[in-house]
Amino acid sequence: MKIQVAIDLLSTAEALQLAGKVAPYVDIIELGTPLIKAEGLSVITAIKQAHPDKTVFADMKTMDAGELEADIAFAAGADLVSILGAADNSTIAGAVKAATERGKGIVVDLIGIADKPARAREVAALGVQFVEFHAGLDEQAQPGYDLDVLLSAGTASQVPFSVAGGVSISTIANVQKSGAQVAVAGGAIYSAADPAQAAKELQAALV
Ligand SMILES: O=C([C@H](O)CO)[C@H](O)[C@H](O)COP(=O)(O)O
Repeated sequence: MKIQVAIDLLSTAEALQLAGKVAPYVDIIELGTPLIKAEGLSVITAIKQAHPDKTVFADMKTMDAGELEADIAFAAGADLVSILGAADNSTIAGAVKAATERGKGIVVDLIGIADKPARAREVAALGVQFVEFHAGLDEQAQPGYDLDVLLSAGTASQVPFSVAGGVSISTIANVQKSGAQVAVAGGAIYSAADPAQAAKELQAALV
């Protein structure tokens, strides 16, 4: 299983600093949606230039104009771009077209989708690289939130998937057991007193 660090900070300088600390322990560096909104596409270019050996994920969460939005993120240096599962299939297909032309990949984010396994199977058929079973920060803050529900849904989908929703050192073993290809960790790394140590411990917890 790969580890993806989600950088939900708000400046390119902070993102570069964090990425520099944790890069040895992660496979994928994600530029979070708030970061891209705050800094623009230039943050993607800055991170890719600093870490050309890493897969750079632009969390665009695109809902429309899939081909155009994916293409501008790829042109900026992204290797993977997220499109929302709630988007029309034509939006996802357009983004897949842009990815295919550039030899890159699309990830569909299932945030807010009620029947995630069913939608995962539909979008997998459109040629996306993998599907993200995602509970966002606001959903995680609600009483009763349970990561295991997300993991069970991912396993049931029977398609390649990642998991994002408060993954931490105490849950990463269960994420791996669920069959996920990628564990996404944001707050567990960027909010840690020692982000490099936190990322190292997540990596060490993999079997
Ligand atoms: O995608 C995310 C969220 O929508 C804000 O951009 C997070 O990066 C994702 O949820 C992972 O972060 P944690 O839940 O803090 O691990």
